[in-house]
Amino acid sequence: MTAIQFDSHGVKTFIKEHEYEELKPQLAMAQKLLFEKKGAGSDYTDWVNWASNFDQQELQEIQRLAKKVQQQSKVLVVIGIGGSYLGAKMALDFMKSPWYNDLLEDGQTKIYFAGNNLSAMALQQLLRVIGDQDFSVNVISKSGQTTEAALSFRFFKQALEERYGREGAVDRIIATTDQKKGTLREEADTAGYETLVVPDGIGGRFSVLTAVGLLPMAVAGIDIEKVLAGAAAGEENYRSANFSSNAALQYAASRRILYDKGYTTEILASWEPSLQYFAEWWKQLMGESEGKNLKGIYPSSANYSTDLHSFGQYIQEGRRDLFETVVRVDEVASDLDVPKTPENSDGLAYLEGKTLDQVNQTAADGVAIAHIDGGVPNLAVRIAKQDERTLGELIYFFEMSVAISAYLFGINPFNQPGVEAYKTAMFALLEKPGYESESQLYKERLKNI
Ligand SMILES: O=P(O)(O)OC[C@H]1O[C@](O)(CO)[C@@H](O)[C@@H]1O
Repeated sequence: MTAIQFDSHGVKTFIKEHEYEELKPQLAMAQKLLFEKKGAGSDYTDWVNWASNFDQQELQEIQRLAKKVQQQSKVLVVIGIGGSYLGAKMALDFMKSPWYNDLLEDGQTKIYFAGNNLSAMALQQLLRVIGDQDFSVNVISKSGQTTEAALSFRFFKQALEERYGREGAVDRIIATTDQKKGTLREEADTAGYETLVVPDGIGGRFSVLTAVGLLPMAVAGIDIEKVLAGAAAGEENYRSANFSSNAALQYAASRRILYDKGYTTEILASWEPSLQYFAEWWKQLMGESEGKNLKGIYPSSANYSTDLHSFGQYIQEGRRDLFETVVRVDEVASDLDVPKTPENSDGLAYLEGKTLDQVNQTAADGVAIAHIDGGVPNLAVRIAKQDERTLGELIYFFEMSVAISAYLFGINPFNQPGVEAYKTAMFALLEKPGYESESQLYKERLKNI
């Protein structure tokens, strides 16, 4: 049973059947490399069977800590950047709501995200939002030394210590980090924080189904066992199935063929605001995995229908190097009938008798046709509903697709050497110890840009 239907009807006029045929041997090879752990970066492929082998003790520990946070605090601040926050945020929105914090039932814990920027304003505003509510902190960093997260943690630690004293603060901190190494691990061990582990064999952007994403999800009351079961089902569906019954391979193949025809930007679009962060998570997954060696599809996103009224014009008539992958949700959790009015002063009587979701779905169908006619290939990933199982499988689907896709490009999907460039420049300009020789150089450069 699969929770995902991959629909390539919208690329029929752009991709010929024989083009899929020709790619099949390479796809099969990439699939073999990934699952036999023989491809580039294979040390970072533990995610492929992570959910199906999930350690029960780890699960209990995550649940114990989630309960502790729920009992202790009205607010959990999740500090992390990139893969150390996007997965949790996307899961929260997908399973609960972008307005999760405003829709809580009595006694539930609010969740805010910090450490994903360096903005003084954002940090001060969040501290004001927390106000005098009891709070706990989950600081997440695989490397343990990412500046944004580490610096933010310093501020929240100070706020905790001012409120609860040193010991009280320690009792409200959970550090999710490497098992053995890194600054955060050392600090956690010395101070005595509760800790959870980011496994060695899973990179940040593939870590949503480790403690990184699972603890915040559990605090929000999401059934993490069901999410894991969904990912395990994904493994079963895509691991060894051949092309004709393997949606992940079909998606990877479609993207690659389109790329070779000049469609070098992919828009991940959805019609549900609760999927906006799904696209943010996906952008990191795709961009950091594939964008190397001057290759790769540029990942972008659109939220419909709002973006049709902003850059929809570009999608329809701008440069023809775009294709779209639309995540379509077939059944919304609850629908609304369009209200009936006797006077029809707004001219919307033609929508009476329909539900709001029917209007949404029809708009999605119409936009697909318009975009295809405008020269934008249109792929769809259809899910029946937004539940835990589907979320787990969707995560697996995109993770596997991008790994296959990168192998087709001859790229290591699991490293991110390019992100070091900005860090070197920033550290040199901030005069971080160890960057003395670059410091002067970058300061000179700054004068000339
Ligand atoms: O968990 P960490 O080590 O703080 O890293 C956060 C993010 O930063 C990156 O390492 C890029 O610098 C991402 O790959 C990662 O998801």
